[in-house]
Amino acid sequence: MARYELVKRSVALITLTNPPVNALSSPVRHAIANSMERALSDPKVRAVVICGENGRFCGGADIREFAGPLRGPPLIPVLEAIEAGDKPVVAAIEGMALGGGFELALFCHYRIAQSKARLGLPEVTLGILPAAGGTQRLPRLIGIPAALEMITTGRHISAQEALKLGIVDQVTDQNACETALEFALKAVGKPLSPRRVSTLTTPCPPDLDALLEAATMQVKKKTPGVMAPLACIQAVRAAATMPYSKGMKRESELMATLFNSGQARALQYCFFAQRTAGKWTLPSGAQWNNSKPREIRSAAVIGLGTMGRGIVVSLARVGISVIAVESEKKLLENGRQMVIGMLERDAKRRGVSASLNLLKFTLSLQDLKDVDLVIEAVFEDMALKKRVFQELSKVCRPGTLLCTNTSGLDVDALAGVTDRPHLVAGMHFFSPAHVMKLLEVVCGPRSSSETIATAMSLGKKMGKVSVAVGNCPGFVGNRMLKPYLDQATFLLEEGATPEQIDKALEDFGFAMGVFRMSDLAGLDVGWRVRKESGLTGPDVDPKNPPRKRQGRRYCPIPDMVCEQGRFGQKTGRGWYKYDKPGDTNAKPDPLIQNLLETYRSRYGIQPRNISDQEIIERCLFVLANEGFRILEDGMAARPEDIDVIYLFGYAFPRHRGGPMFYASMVGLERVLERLEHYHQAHPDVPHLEPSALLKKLVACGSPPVQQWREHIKTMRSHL
Ligand SMILES: CCCCCCCCCCCCC/C=C/C(=O)SCCNC(=O)CCNC(=O)[C@H](O)C(C)(C)COP(=O)(O)OP(=O)(O)OC[C@H]1O[C@@H](n2cnc3c(N)ncnc32)[C@H](O)[C@@H]1OP(=O)(O)O
Repeated sequence: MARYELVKRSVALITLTNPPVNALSSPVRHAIANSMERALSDPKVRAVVICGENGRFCGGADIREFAGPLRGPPLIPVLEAIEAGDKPVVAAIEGMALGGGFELALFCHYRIAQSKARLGLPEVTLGILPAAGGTQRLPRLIGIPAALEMITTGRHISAQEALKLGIVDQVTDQNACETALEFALKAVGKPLSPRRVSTLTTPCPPDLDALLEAATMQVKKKTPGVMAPLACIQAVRAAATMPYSKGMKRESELMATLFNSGQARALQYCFFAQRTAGKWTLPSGAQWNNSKPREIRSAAVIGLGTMGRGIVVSLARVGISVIAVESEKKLLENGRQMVIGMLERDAKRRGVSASLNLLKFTLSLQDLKDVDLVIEAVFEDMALKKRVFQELSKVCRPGTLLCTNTSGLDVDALAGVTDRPHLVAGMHFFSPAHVMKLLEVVCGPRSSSETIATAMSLGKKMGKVSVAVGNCPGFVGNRMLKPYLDQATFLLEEGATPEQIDKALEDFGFAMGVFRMSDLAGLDVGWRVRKESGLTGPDVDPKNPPRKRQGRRYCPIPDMVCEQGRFGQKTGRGWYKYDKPGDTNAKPDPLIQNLLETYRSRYGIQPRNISDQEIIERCLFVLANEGFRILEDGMAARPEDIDVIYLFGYAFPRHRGGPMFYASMVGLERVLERLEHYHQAHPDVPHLEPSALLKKLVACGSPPVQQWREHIKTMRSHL
């Protein structure tokens, strides 16, 4: 786990060898301790260099070890032996020095970084803090404000920034290890005391309290209810106000409060879930590591509405040439201007030049005959999409992949009108497509493994988190959204207000409650979908009871809101009122209150007090229940996939882990019991009926979420 060599006859080179990121697992900690002991006791050794194999210094503590009992030598004493030694130790940082890896470097007397290396303390994103001295040593080295920013955000910085801040002593374009070996020899004989960070005094700003208070306010606003950033601030305060040894004690006390918390478990689960989602698998046995994606050099996007424009930008900024197609000259010109503006702003922000030369705009599908892949992003209308796919099938060369950005229509029905159903898949982007990280890759029954591999890999290239899902109405994300939205409106009928429901969800951790979010997204879209599916509007049979559709409970309040022209922020009125159209400051609207009161009295509904707990349970347990059904139906392969979709596509609070992880944290037995209770109270809401998988998992003793797939295996996968 670490290689020890004597080089240049007098330098001990310790190379961490724990691929892929040289994490500080128990054997690595052992090996570092042994190697340091050997180096310090060997009279031939005059200096030490520590580096990592395969151009990666160290990705930090082994996060997988956090889930079990702590074994092996504790990290801090291992690192303290490095600093205390009487021979200069140089960290040679290539690739990355993150978390415990960065802290390892901070215990060395000198640090040399390769110019492409990244450094940072991302522990806060895992619900913990840099507890191997990071919170005490970084402030001593670079001062409180800069250390506070790095520690509370977990931001990775470049080698150049690290040099500027005084974290590293030298940046090199050459091999960092070679440079460090030379550097180490020159350091021999120089006094080591000033190089021991633990002996430095933290430069303390006069306005320390105000600074820490401002940081506290900032993290409370940005990540309400999240514990780790607040603990980080307290630890940094200790670095400013306590001697080093006391500060270290405070750091470990604060770590103890976080280490076994539900938030830490959730955030660490999210880290691995995101990586698990990339490992897709199809019933044919094809999967991420045995299917070769095609290289996509050119693409076309059909439709330059909001989604189409975002997709064009996402493709062009990673170097793919794009032909953008519209049906009318005016729409094309409008789309062209908007895309160019978006690309220019994006390039300016990233300090690069806009790749406008990759773009071509056209009114003719004939221009698409040679592209590698097409993404259709026209209006959400099956007949229109079918016409487009038929035409593409005629125009594009036989190998071109044909993808649709539909948010829920049948991908296989589109495949069926083409001459190449195996080359058809869904690529469901989320709005705005150039910003949102999620991509649902929809696998139709006839999509080939190469098609899925290509869509997944293209998503990754565009910086998206791609998740493979099955082909069912709404796929995974939007399918789950429906019962969640239904519960929110049923709660309105029963006596809650939009403000109360939003507040309960925001206190839970959502940045915006369901009604504020709906106002932002626009209420007319859902209204149109409900009209088209015959749930509201003139097609509804007048003999239908007003609050029932297809034998199920139906809440017409959202339709009534839309009938008043209240479409959300864009019209200045929706579930809330706004000072003017486009304004974002939502204010409770007495007119909505009146509407609810009139509605309830018309249908003889006696409003009741509804607790926040009921709001959370009904909205979130029903969401997870639909997730269980999706797993049962084989439309998602694993609970991690569902959670990743909700984290990246629907802003589910990360410190809660996602709807499936949250259900497991609450306890599946409790979720089952509450769903049974609510279903009994509302038998006309089938979504509240506990799913078979939930019952099966409870019967199996409620295994942790990572083990659910064992119980799903027997069910049929449709991916
Ligand atoms: C009462 C109790 C008291 C408790 C007291 C507790 C005491 C404990 C003291 C310990 C103090 C330690 C303090 C230090 C803490 C840490 O260091 S936490 C870890 C901090 N590091 C990170 O957060 C880095 C995480 N990794 C990454 O960001 C990226 O992986 C990367 C390093 C930037 C590389 O990215 P990329 O090249 O894109 O590869 P990936 O696909 O992301 O990863 C490849 C595989 O490696 C796995 N992996 C990565 N990092 C780690 C890690 N730190 N530990 C374990 N595994 C890691 C990743 O999962 C991938 O695996 P596979 O999916 O299996 O391929």
